[in-house]
Amino acid sequence: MTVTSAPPAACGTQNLTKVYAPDSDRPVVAVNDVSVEIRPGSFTAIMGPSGSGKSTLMHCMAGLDRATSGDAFIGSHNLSTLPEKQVTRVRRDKVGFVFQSFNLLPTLTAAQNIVLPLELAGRKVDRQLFQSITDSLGLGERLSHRPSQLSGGQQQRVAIARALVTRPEVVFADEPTGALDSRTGTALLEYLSRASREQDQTIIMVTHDPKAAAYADRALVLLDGSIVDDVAEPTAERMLGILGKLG
Ligand SMILES: Nc1ncnc2c1ncn2[C@@H]1O[C@H](COP(=O)(O)OP(=O)(O)OP(=O)(O)O)[C@@H](O)[C@H]1O
Repeated sequence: MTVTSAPPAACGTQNLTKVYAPDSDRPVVAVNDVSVEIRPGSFTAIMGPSGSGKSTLMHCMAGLDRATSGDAFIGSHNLSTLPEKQVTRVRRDKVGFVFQSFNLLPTLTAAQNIVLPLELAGRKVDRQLFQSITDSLGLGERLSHRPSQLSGGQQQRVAIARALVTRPEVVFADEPTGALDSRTGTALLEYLSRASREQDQTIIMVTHDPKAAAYADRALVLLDGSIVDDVAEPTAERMLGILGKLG
């Protein structure tokens, strides 16, 4: 008899709790005893009302913030017990971030900014991937411009391309379409969805937008720091209904 076990999770948490200002007279329990496994190659949306703990959970899962108690995993690495230096290494080797801050280098062109992480790591640029990402994000015409010659939305797209060009195993995206026009936002969501299906990248995205969540194959709903719903194949209507009931 062959016993097949589930493949190890790409990342996840076990009884993770994050308390801000724990020693004050007003501690804030931002994430409350969350245990979740994220399957490799899946695309997960994290939704919930403002202040429900979405960003905090994602930051702890990504190793950008430490849990107060419990564990956060990237693959087999337990970020809660690893020394900071090794957490940084796991992040660098396995994780990509699509956040709203750009941090582009002003003296480099858009193209040079995008490939910088690869050059710093001494890795080759995959020209086909570079082309596919920059085409998806509509950056083709802008690649030789410096950040100061780009609009805010274009700068954000350059930062997104930079996060994806290393083809990270796990991509964390915090409201990635927030500052994009709807056409570019849709192109980015389609790219992320394809990256999970075709390249086995694991995508975790915080979003307020039920239409964006519909690109994911799973949606976790947070309320007061706890997961209150776990929806397979979310649709915009379903998510709107669930969020509506939460107020
Ligand atoms: N650095 C901090 N110090 C103290 N409290 C914090 C800190 N960061 C977040 N919080 C609190 O933790 C709770 C969860 O915040 P978090 O930003 O994770 O929520 P969110 O669901 O991402 O919210 P939003 O949708 O508004 O971005 C909130 O009550 C927030 O006020």
